[in-house]
Amino acid sequence: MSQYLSPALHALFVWWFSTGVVIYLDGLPRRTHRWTMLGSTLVLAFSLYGVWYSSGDVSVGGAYAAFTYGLLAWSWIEVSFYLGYVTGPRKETCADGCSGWRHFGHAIMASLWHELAILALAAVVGALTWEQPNQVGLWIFVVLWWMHQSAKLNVFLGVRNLNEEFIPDHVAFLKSFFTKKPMNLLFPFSITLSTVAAVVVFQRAFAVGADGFTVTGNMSVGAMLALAILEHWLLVLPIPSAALWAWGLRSRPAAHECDIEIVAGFLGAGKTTFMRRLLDQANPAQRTVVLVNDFGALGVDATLLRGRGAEVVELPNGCICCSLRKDLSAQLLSMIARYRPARVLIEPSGVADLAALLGVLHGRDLRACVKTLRVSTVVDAGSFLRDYGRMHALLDAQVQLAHAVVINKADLVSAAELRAIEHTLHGLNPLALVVPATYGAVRPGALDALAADPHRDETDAGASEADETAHAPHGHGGHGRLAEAHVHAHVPAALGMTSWSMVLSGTCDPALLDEVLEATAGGAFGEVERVKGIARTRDGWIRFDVAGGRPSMAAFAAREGEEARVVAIGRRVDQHRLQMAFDACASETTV
Ligand SMILES: Nc1nc2c(ncn2[C@@H]2O[C@H](COP(=O)(O)OP(=O)(O)OP(=O)(O)O)[C@@H](O)[C@H]2O)c(=O)[nH]1
Repeated sequence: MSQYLSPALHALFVWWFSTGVVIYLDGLPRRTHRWTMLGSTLVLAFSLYGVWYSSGDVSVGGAYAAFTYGLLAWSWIEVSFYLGYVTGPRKETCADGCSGWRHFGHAIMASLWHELAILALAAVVGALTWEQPNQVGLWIFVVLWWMHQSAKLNVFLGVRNLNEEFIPDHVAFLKSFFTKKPMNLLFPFSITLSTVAAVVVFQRAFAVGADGFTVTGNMSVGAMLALAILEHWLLVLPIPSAALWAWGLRSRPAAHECDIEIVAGFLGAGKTTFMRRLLDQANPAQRTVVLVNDFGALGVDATLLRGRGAEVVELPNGCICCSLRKDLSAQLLSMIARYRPARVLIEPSGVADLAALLGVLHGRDLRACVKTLRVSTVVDAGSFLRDYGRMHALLDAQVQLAHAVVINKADLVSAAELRAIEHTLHGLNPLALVVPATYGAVRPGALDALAADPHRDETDAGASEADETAHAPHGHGGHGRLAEAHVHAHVPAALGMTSWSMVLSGTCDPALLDEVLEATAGGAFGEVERVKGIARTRDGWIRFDVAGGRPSMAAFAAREGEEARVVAIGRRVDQHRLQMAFDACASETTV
């Protein structure tokens, strides 16, 4: 009996131990990876020699040796892939909307070099064992390749357990090719085919008259197939398989925690202005990263926030949530891994789905990185009462999800109007701190109470599946206000608005520009909610805006190589006429 059991136990141990070692080495600091890769390549050379050396040995020891060498050769494939050295030409996440053959094509490009390396190595192992009596090394390589392909396809098509905890941060982009669902149509075929193959191999081991080599070789290969089938089952059964390699995961550094502050608010309310204040008051010793997401192809906010001691990371075009959700989670993770910030300030676009953004931050991938979470919503005092009537769903969500509401542009309203706005906001969110501000400046110490309130509980509690369910009505545990607001908070993406942008060539005449801005605010080019831009004039750079229905211009300190540009956001915007109007502002062309 032991002649059958020993090879199976040997296969079990080598499979479990080598998998754990690869996971452990992956989790070590990045600086160790090149040494791991070098060591693994030396092991590969040694194991290829071993495969060749044992290929003529048909003793029981020869079968064990060939099996072990074949598996060691395969481990180079795993190490080089998960360390990120041999993956593919595409090293970025796939956007959420990408699907079908296009998505499949991206998945192939993400691991093309890896697949070609497997084929090349299989050819080398095949050549080394060509016409030799001991082919166990080749067989084990082929079995691992087959099961690896099958597992990859199944994870791509959809399984319950994606085992994402094993994917190191440096290849986190691979997660965008994983699909979570209970089962896929390929799975039964994979299992059936592999099980038939395992039965055939075991039959050869148990055949009457089989010698020691045949028994050991076939039991080893059969056991490896059986283990790979078990791994397949673990993809769909509700069993936490990660526990098997908990020791391997110990090398992973604890998630880097940071304080996250979201500055929300409608288009032009004064978010960027408020963020500039926050940055000016920030502790310079505290590394801060600012994440902006303009609703427009040519962003302006990042330009306005640079040069204030923080790293500014710009998410291109679009609403920060919905269309970018999976992408956003991966982008935030890689940003945190890259900068290891103490504080992250996020300015979503004025029409972003704030609830979905919170869903991403509460999600499994990011939860551990969120030390404290604060949402400050900025409202435009000059237009709030008018805006509330026509967009109450969006403003309700922004106010109800906030810990603090900043009534900005207090200079534009009377004391009575300010009180009416305050009253409305208290009614919408009785727990929020409501503070008036002018140009983002609140009275000293007004927000200090919030800084000490990490809302840790609400970040943790009941949020485990938030990322999967952020689009369905649901409540987060913990803080009642957020929990309740979240149920109603989702608003139609972008409220039917579109954005238009253009690069402004030449030097701009401020008088002509002022006329265009006045006309835009007056509705001459459609329902334009927001215009923002920077332009070069004869006397220097200016930034210009239409926000809350009011045009404005101010001096702007441009950086070297800055590009003059304008963005307009609204509904039924007459882009053609708007372009002509901005073109006409050019007083002369640059030399
Ligand atoms: N009168 C007045 N204008 C302000 C105040 N705060 C900001 N502004 C102006 O309002 C306009 C919009 O300000 P931003 O800070 O860019 O607004 P935003 O919310 O970041 O805009 P988007 O990112 O486009 O949504 C700019 O022209 C600011 O100078 C204020 O307190 N009073």
